[in-house]
Amino acid sequence: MNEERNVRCGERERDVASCASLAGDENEAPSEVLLSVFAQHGQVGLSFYDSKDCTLHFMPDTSDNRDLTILDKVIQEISPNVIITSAKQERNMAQFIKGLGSNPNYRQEIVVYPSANFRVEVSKQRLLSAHLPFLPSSITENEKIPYLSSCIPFDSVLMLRSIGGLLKCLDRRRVGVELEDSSVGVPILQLLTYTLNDVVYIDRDTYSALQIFKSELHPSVYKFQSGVKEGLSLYGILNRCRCKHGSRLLRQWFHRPTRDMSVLKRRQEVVRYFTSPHNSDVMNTLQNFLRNVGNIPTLLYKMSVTHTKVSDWQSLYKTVYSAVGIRDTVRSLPQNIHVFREICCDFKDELPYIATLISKVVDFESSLADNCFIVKPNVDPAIDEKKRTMMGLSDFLTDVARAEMENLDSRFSTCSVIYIPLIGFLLSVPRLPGMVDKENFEIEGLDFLFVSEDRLHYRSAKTKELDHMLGDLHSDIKDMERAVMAKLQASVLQRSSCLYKVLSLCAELDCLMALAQASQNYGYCSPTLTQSCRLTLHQSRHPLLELCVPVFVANPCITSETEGKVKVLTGPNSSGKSIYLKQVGLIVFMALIGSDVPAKEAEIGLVDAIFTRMHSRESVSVGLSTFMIDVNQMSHALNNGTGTSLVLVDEFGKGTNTVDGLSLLAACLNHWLRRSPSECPFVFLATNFHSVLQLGLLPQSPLLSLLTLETAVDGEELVFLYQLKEGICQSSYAANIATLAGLEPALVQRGVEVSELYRTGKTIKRIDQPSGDEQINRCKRVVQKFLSLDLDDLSLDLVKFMKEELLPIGERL
Ligand SMILES: Nc1ncnc2c1ncn2[C@@H]1O[C@H](COP(=O)(O)OP(=O)(O)OP(=O)(O)O)[C@@H](O)[C@H]1O
Repeated sequence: MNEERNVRCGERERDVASCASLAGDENEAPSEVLLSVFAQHGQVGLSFYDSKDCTLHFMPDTSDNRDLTILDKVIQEISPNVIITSAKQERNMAQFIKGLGSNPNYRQEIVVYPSANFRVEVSKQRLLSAHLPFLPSSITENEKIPYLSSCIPFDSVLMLRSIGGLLKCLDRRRVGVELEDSSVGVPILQLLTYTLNDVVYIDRDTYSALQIFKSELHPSVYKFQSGVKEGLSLYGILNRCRCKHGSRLLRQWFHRPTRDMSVLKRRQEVVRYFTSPHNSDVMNTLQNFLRNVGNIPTLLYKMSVTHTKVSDWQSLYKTVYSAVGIRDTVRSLPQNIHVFREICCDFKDELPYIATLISKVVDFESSLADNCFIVKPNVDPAIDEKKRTMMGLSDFLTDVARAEMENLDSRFSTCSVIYIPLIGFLLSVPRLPGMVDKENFEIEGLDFLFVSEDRLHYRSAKTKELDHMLGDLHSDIKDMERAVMAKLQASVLQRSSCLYKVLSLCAELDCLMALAQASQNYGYCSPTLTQSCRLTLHQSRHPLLELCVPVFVANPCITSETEGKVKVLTGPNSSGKSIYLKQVGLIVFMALIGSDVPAKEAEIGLVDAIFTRMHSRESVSVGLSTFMIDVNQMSHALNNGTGTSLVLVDEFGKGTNTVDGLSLLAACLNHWLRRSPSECPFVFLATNFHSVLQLGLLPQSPLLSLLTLETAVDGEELVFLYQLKEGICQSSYAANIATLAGLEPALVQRGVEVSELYRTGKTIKRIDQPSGDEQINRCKRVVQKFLSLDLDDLSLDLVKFMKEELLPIGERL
């Protein structure tokens, strides 16, 4: 019986994606993320393995709600290829997994193992027998559990049980070591805690509506497989990272905006330091070092499965050397800045030690020339001795050849003795003119081996003796050099925690300098962050649109804890309502990742979630109607939005009958406005339903603030000023906008007429039916036709008369 049950979704896409990742960087192992989950009694524990850096991440048991939103957030963030779970599940977990399987937006393979694989003792046993190269070499079997329990909280039982399933799957699939010998286990190079504490909730729709990420297919046909590139997006404009891990960490920050003030302050202080023009030189120096920081996880992975190439040693050497350079540069920077202090402390003397060790042991010049690992002299006396013998071999062999010549067939005037690695010593003589067939090659006392380039090669008694004495010289040297490399690898692997620390601090520094550089280039300001419910922006801008238009009109935003928390924005189409909403959302988001923001001044309260009801997702992909998606998004905001959430609503209700849409919109706004100020979220709502205000459907409340965007009419033309002001938009200016958009004037005119008649309650006459006068004229013409008929005429064809003369008139009646 197959105990692994699979639900495969999106197989083809995943294959393409894995090919793409292979094509993208041949140095990198194909990346796979396997997530194992175990949920029970409202708690969820999970662990996942990322083959990119051979890291096992674990999330200590955490309370989750019935919909498992935390689990959903984790899946959204880490995008696992495989989800592993137990066959014995609580109902909500089973439903969640079932939902994943049937949702075309999720592309994971779901693997279900029998529950025995998730037992605590089984998990511990699997951990003990896992391939953990970072463990100190001196550790005994009995010491392993106490050691591991200091890295992993064993009291998080669900998490521990999830590890059992995860290790089982890793072992079965031999992730990352598929092509290795079965004795090589899947390496786990580090254990890391994964937390979602203080993470601000932002769903996928919001990321896409605010254009935080935007992937586009690369237009080049040559990039068919790996051709996904970042389009115009917030991530795209802020990512100025110099090393790959910097970009990755920045992406992670984007996925995990935080309310943790200490984390944000730590980032802000570094960004502020580097935005100062006095510090641009030091920033350049550090960025140059960062360019050389290589892919440490891949290097360590290769070392753990013994695959290191000369270029890998070079890359590691450069990385360590640059890390030492970064530490030395940072030493002269203010040590009251947390990150600088940490770099100075954590870039330990182990780094220069590793650099020295590599430079002392690896002979880069010869290694590159021979494309194999060559050890420098004075590392191992035995290797030096063998190499010396090898060097002296040519003189020695000349002497041997001379001696061999004396015993050789007199037809030969020359001979030589050569050494071919793996074959051994051979006597080589020129091929004589008479030597055509194999039989002619035979010489007494010699064993013929092969002919090459008109020379014949033999084994003689002497060469056999030499083989016996010196024959394994070359392979001996290679074996000994490989042993030195293995020692060097082990020594580096034991310092892997230091190297990971270097990687993480370098990536952090890289991200912060990237944010500082963007701030300098685009003229951002450092926001004042506060825990209170306040949002004050002066001259704020949309970070993406301001790069695309010649003049961007900056606007304010003022909201206090008790006033103006619900802002209703009306304005003609294209007056800038959506842009303003997104601008507020993006600025708040930027503050939550520690970035500076596009404004002159900003005070931003740390929100706990950003909800949006903006453009609709592709209804085909989720199997819901557009209106249904709109209502879903709105209900999500209504049910989950707290007093510190930000809710952005653009044109809610327009997907259904106008009156019903308007009523729903008014009901939602009333729902928020009825809440106490501390429970009412920050709502920014743009609508074209002007009647919601004109008909007085909303209550009087200090929480409500009405805003519009200024426009001016210049003759027939409508001019957009994009300036925010208090008030209500009185006209939609739909006719002017339609003319601007190039609609036929006659159509626009008719639209204006109908709109006027509707507004004033008059009858709207159809123009696709003839007027009364016209109808009377037609009737007259029919009568005339009948009167002109001569019914006595025998040649009269009444059918033809009806068809050709009468009916065409009648049809138009
Ligand atoms: N503050 C601004 N400064 C300069 N140009 C702006 C500004 N705001 C908006 N625009 C321009 O106006 C265009 C339309 O803006 P937007 O989509 O926000 O209008 P809207 O009022 O939401 O329209 P609709 O109601 O039709 O959705 C933008 O694409 C941009 O070119």
